[in-house]
Amino acid sequence: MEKIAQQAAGFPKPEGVFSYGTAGFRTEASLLPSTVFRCGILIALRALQQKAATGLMITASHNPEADNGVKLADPTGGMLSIAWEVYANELANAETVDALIGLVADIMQKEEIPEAGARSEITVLLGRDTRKSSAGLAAAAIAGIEAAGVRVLDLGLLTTPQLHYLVRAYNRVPAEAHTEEAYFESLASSFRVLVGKTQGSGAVICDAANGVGASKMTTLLSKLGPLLEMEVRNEGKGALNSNCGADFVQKEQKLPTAFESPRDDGRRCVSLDGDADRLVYFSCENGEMRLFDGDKIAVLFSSYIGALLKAVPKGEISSASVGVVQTAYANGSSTEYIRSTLGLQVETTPTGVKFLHRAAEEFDVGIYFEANGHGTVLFKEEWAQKVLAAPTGGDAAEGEAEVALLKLKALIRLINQAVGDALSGVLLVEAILRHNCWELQDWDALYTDLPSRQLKVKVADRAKIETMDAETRVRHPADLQPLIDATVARYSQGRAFTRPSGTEDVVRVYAEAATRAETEELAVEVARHVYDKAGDSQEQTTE
Ligand SMILES: CC(=O)N[C@H]1[C@@H](OP(=O)(O)O)O[C@H](CO)[C@@H](O)[C@@H]1O
Ligand SMILES: [Mg+2]
Repeated sequence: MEKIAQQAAGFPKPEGVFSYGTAGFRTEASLLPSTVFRCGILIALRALQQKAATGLMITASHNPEADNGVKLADPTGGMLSIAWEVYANELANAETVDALIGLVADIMQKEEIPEAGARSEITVLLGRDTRKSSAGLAAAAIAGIEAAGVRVLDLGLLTTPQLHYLVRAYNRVPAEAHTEEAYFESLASSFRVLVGKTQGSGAVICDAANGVGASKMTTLLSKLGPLLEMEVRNEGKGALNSNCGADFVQKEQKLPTAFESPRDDGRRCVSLDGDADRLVYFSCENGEMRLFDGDKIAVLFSSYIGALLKAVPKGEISSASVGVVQTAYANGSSTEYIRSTLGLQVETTPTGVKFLHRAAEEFDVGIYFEANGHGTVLFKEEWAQKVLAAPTGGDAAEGEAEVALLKLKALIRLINQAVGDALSGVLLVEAILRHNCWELQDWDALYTDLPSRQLKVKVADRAKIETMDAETRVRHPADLQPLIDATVARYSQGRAFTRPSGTEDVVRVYAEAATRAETEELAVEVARHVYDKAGDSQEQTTE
């Protein structure tokens, strides 16, 4: 405690309230040293309580360069347990050193963390992105972790999913290699198995958002050699996330900087976000952009895995329960395709990866994606072990069933099961397109998105709107949902919902319908109802 008190004096809390958002703290970098120091303490306490390694990542993902943030990883490699988010908020907002010490003591008592003991054997893995402010904030994190008496393994520059992957590997029993080298090796060797002797169809162009994904993708490519042809643009010379990156491409539906029509027309392109935990594919034809978002990626992964499961011999492996998890923002056509054509179960959860991840864990094979491109595939441990133990002819495997089994084994090693990972995601998309001998048009032809529209409504207090049924219906104000229902009923294939954002001070409205014109009209009508029932004197804005 003495050490914490001493160190804390060097990281005074600035004015203002810090809040743990959908994925940790994120704000202007100069405001963050105290928060990051305290997150260091917290994630060290979590490691002590769990008697296992945890992780801390310095990044603000797709936010502008001047921002920064911190993401926290549990021993499983997943995000910090929701129950501990309360502690994170409390620590970040303690106004004085005394208040901070009091809170730390409370947490230790509640979570039964002994004051003394073999602390130095417990480790926190630390990673950071390429922002100028990241190295300084990593130093603040180290001070916090060490003040709590826990060892730091500083891994330097990493993508967020690499850090989560390494935490998971560190804690596996028996322990798996937890070096960056081992991560690349696992991705590269499994990709090699998946593509086999198939031929690629031209180079893919990667928009690396001028972020940490650029150098990591380049390293990965060096391991793959001629196996994957890729040109990396926005590789770090320009401003991070500025008119580029997966968030920009998905939200603005515009070509990122360094991509041009007609020069790049018809090319297969992929965009990563600033910390490489999201990906979307896109292409440009005659000045019109085609987006392959998280929904399209989920459908591609689901159909491929479904086909592999059909190809393996009937038994415990083939009878895996397979489910796809989406949020209400998933395009209705994707949901319909997964249910009706692929015959898979679809679950809808509230927005936020932590909810999707938890729901996906219920299946032997759980595929989850947010429309914005964040997602992955989870394999239940017992099922994965059966696959890995199943005998095959190794490299000499022949016959459809054996090859399918080999590919399932490779999938388990290719896919980052801790969190969504753009690097592993790109490899899987490329492998599937190649396996199917598909161009982007073939992928696009699986189903046609319903036109959709998102609007933002600014109200005085967005917390006035409460939702239910995975955010698809409004509970409060009570007279709002009947109005939305009546409006939606007038539109063919209409669907609309509203919910307060967890990351911005707005209420979001989502609408889809059979035609573009109807969709626009439906979105505006619903936004008007929201404004009438929950808005105050403030203006309504749209995006
Ligand atoms: C509609 C939308 O894109 N919502 C995003 C956004 O959450 P909101 O709570 O909608 O602001 O940020 C989250 C964190 O990045 C992401 O998980 C989520 O998908
Ligand atoms: Mg991100």
